[in-house]
Amino acid sequence: MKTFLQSVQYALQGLRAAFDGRNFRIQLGLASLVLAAGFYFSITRLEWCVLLFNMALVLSLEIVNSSLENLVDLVTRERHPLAGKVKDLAAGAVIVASGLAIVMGVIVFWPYIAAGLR
Ligand SMILES: Nc1ncnc2c1ncn2[C@@H]1O[C@H](COP(=O)(O)OP(=O)(O)OP(=O)(O)O)[C@@H](O)[C@H]1O
Repeated sequence: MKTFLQSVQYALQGLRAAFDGRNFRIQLGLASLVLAAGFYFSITRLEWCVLLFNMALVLSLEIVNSSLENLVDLVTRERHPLAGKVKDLAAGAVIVASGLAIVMGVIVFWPYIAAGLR
């Protein structure tokens, strides 16, 4: 019987596979910059929660996006409008979450940056 620990092991395998994705690595790099900025400005606990939630949302959706890309490629290597649509919809979800993360990032960091400019 498959144990919970085995399931966790498979999930970590999936996480390792996500690192092969260029976009995932770029998003991870950007998230690291945001983390560094958070430490630099000593943001509040609530602000950390907002930023970490957004990072998790973007990275998770990128993993789902990659997963769907792989699934589509497994189902068909031929050009098909529906295959393209599935990939575009998944990529659209990443764009929505990334846009939200950028807006939230500006809302969190702008007061610190503005104070520094004064
Ligand atoms: N089988 C297909 N049929 C029709 N259109 C496709 C198909 N595969 C990909 N496309 C179109 O090409 C776009 C790019 O597809 P691709 O698989 O290269 O994804 P990508 O976003 O470039 O992935 P990556 O994250 O690896 O850079 C898709 O978003 C879709 O519009």
